[in-house]
Amino acid sequence: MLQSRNCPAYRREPSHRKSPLLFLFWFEGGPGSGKGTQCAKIVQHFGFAHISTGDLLRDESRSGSETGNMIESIMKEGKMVPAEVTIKLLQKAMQESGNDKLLIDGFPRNEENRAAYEAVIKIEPKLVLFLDCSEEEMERRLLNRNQGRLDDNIETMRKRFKVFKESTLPVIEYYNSKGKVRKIDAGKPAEEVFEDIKTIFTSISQVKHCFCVIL
Ligand SMILES: Nc1ncnc2c1ncn2[C@@H]1O[C@H](COP(=O)(O)OP(=O)(O)OP(=O)(O)O)[C@@H](O)[C@H]1O
Ligand SMILES: Nc1ccn([C@@H]2O[C@H](COP(=O)(O)O)[C@@H](O)[C@H]2O)c(=O)n1
Ligand SMILES: [Mg+2]
Repeated sequence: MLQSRNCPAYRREPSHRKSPLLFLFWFEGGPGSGKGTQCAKIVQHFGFAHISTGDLLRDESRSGSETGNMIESIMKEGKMVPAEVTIKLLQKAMQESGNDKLLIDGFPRNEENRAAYEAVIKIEPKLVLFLDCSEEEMERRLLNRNQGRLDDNIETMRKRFKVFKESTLPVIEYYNSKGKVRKIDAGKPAEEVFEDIKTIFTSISQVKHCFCVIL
């Protein structure tokens, strides 16, 4: 039954994808909670493709286009880029990924993101992984990140924390009410956090041998 043409996942696929999606996971968590760090480990260990909406927006902002300049000034302010811009970049990256297991990092970050995703992409995530970390720890991590990001300064950081609490947490709560969220204690050392993630991923990947598709 695996990958049958009658599977709902085939019917809901974006038309340009080369392969049907088996697993679509979303990664949420406050700024500095360790989303990028853990996604890199999952890619290595479980062969997922990692799509970071923040990275897609940063790439676009470097293009020097009018949209790129607009993105840069919004990011500097720690605000959210309009969903119509982000969704286009995300849809393209998903279509081009060529992987049937996708990890989407930092999306949807607010209600507008979620509505755009449901209108345009329409593929339900199997799981939403929420990295839960205290603000003090996230602040400490961001101040030590040293990757030259425009938004790694105390003023922007505090604005991002506010956006996270006011706009992202309600979206996580929405998916929690649908039974999709797995909350992970992200305040521990990265290797320990990954051990908890491995437990979740291992139990999910065993399921694929029993069911057609889990989207
Ligand atoms: N569990 C951890 N313990 C200590 N430091 C960590 C941990 N996880 C990540 N870090 C460090 O914290 C910083 C932020 O991590 P990372 O970039 O993965 O966070 P993020 O959630 O992707 O943040 P953002 O939303 O800003 O992109 C990095 O310097 C990273 O090395
Ligand atoms: N869905 C999103 C994701 C990100 N942004 C903007 O990018 C900034 C950095 O995002 P990270 O995921 O790398 O933390 C974020 O503060 C937003 O300005 C967005 O608008 N929409
Ligand atoms: Mg990140």
